[in-house]
Amino acid sequence: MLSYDSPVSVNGQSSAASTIMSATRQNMASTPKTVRLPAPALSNGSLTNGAASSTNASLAKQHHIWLVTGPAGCGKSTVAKYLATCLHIPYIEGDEYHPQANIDKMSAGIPLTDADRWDWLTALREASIHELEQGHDGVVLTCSALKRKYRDVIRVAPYFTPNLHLHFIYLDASEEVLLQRVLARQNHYMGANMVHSQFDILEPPTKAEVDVIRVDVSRPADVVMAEALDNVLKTMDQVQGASAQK
Ligand SMILES: Nc1ncnc2c1ncn2[C@@H]1O[C@H](COP(=O)(O)OP(=O)(O)OP(=O)(O)O)[C@@H](O)[C@H]1O
Ligand SMILES: O=C(O)[C@H](O)[C@@H](O)[C@H](O)[C@H](O)CO
Repeated sequence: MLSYDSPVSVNGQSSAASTIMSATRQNMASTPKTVRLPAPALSNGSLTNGAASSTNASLAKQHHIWLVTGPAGCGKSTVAKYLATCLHIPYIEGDEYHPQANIDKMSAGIPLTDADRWDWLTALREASIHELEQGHDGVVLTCSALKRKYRDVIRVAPYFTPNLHLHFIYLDASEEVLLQRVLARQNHYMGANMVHSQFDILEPPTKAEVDVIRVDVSRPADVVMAEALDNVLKTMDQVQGASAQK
């Protein structure tokens, strides 16, 4: 089991990511697992600005929101559950935060509008912060976040919390691929007739959005999950390294 909080080294290696990634590659994502990450030497665990002294602020525990994003059927729930299990952090299913009116609309084959989505996006941002305030160091969130301005709503989260980092994991595949996956899926309110409407408004993240990790999800699920986890662990190492240098 891997936990952010347990300072147990594995194989004597210094980097959490390299250790976990090598273990993960051996298992190649066939079974969700939890992994153990070394804790920082000192941590205040605080999400607030003023709590850390200038001396230990640079060594403060880093917190992460991993937002798994992309159009209907791209594999958000599949990847998010895997990451949450491996990292031993909570998982928020964005679809569960839609008001009934939104679900009714989508079930009837009517795409949501910007106005339908604002409160939902804000609720997801607040729910993520709430999980971190409960003492978790990270949280995985699913949210289609199809447009840049939707992603920007979530980007407000770290504004006043310097040790909070938001990362998007954009699951990238063609409309044809996702149509096949949604067609094959049973008992979901989002019908295949809705896939085109998602691509109609999709604004794939640009290079300027440097907080985005892109994963090609046209490949099998086990490959996709392993690559997503690799990227997450590398990113955590980078963030920890950068904070230690401050
Ligand atoms: N890489 C993959 N290859 C093949 N099938 C996949 C892959 N990833 C997910 N699937 C399957 O595709 C379907 C959609 O996956 P999933 O529900 O995780 O997507 P989602 O983005 O959460 O969908 P939605 O936004 O509609 O809730 C599921 O049946 C899932 O098992
Ligand atoms: O913004 C949206 O239009 C919605 O979030 C949709 O993306 C669905 O909820 C999801 O894909 C479930 O199929």
